[in-house]
Amino acid sequence: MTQSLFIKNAAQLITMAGHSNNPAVKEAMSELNILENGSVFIQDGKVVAVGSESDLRKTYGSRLEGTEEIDATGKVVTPGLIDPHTHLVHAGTRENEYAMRLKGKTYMDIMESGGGIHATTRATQEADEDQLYEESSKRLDKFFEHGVTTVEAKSGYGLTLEHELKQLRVAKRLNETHDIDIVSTFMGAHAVPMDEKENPEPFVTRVIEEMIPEVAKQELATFNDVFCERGVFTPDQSRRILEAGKKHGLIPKIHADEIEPYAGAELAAEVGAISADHLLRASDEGIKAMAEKGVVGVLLPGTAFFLMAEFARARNMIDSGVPVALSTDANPGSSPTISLPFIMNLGCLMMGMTPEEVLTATTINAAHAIGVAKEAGSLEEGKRGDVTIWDVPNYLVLSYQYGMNHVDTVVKSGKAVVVGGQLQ
Ligand SMILES: N=CN[C@@H](CCC(=O)O)C(=O)O
Ligand SMILES: [Zn+2]
Repeated sequence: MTQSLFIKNAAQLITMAGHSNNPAVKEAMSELNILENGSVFIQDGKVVAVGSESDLRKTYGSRLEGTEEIDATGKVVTPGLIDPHTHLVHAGTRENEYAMRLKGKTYMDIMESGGGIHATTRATQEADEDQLYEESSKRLDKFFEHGVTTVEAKSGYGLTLEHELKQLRVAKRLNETHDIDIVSTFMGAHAVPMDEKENPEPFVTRVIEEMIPEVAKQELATFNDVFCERGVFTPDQSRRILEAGKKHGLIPKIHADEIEPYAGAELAAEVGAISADHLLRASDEGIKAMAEKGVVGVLLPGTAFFLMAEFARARNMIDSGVPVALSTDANPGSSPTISLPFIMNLGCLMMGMTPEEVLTATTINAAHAIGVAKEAGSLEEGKRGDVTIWDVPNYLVLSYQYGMNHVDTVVKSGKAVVVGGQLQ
């Protein structure tokens, strides 16, 4: 039996239509393509059409009979948000390090002395798949409650073949069992194991010769990511790791220029990465190179906020033609949040983005950052019926009121998974 849903009377129906082939850049990042008093008709999990209620009833008459309806009077309807950079699958929390940072220790100091990513790696290595599954599944529920219908999820807290595969298998199982969609990234090169810090080359070789081929063979990831940062992986090591991934069909992504300028943005352009992420300290040349190659800049202002660091130069990037996306960077160390709406607030208040740009950056451009723009990120015929209904009278309120959750209803592939703010 066909399952259909008709969402009607939206004060503003933000479709984000027109950017499925290429991400929106410059002024196009402000084109939301809004229908006032709009409706959307979803059948069998896919968008059939958007338009006025009368037009849709005229066109689809009998197909709309018996259809479940949601009245969005006085509310804003958007595509389900997309979070293109998370460290979803991990064990434990690191509030002790937060307390240390508040007393003056830096993120890198903590990592170099065996905490940080190493602390979460130890906890994740010790956890079994069921524990990781349970912890991560709860996080996915919270993503739903905050209007997110697709997330990217990285490995990188395993650092051995066995434990990296374990994290990726958990992401796969979550994708199969949880209603949310997950796109997986292998990130074996997230940190050099503590006992190999003085001589990282054997670890780099294991990532290249052992982990990448096995992850690709088991089809556990779409992307290959590396933390290119002074004291972690050099640009040369990062290049070798990303090129090795390409040979096995894994598309490059990169954690670039987060703490120090390190030519990460330049490297992203050179290797043809789909995205370069963080970019707090990206150079002018790196930004220019990314714009020329169409590399999506995934900005993570929650990380700058939480690490009390300088924010990425979003305004400069957008004006230079970089397609910009926004993400939570959800992880236990540098950004312990799943609230993409709060990230929208930060995008406006701390990085000079406009309310229109932050919506583009969390929908269609985020979809491009993880290669799903043909299926998600806008409300257009044939795309997934992923919709978020916000209890606000117009979209400006979304990035104006902060620290509040305005989600009313979330529809995932045509099914209501959050109703009245409550997970179903
Ligand atoms: N910078 C590297 N990786 C993560 C942080 C991971 C952690 O601290 O556990 C990030 O994107 O911020
Ligand atoms: Zn990250």
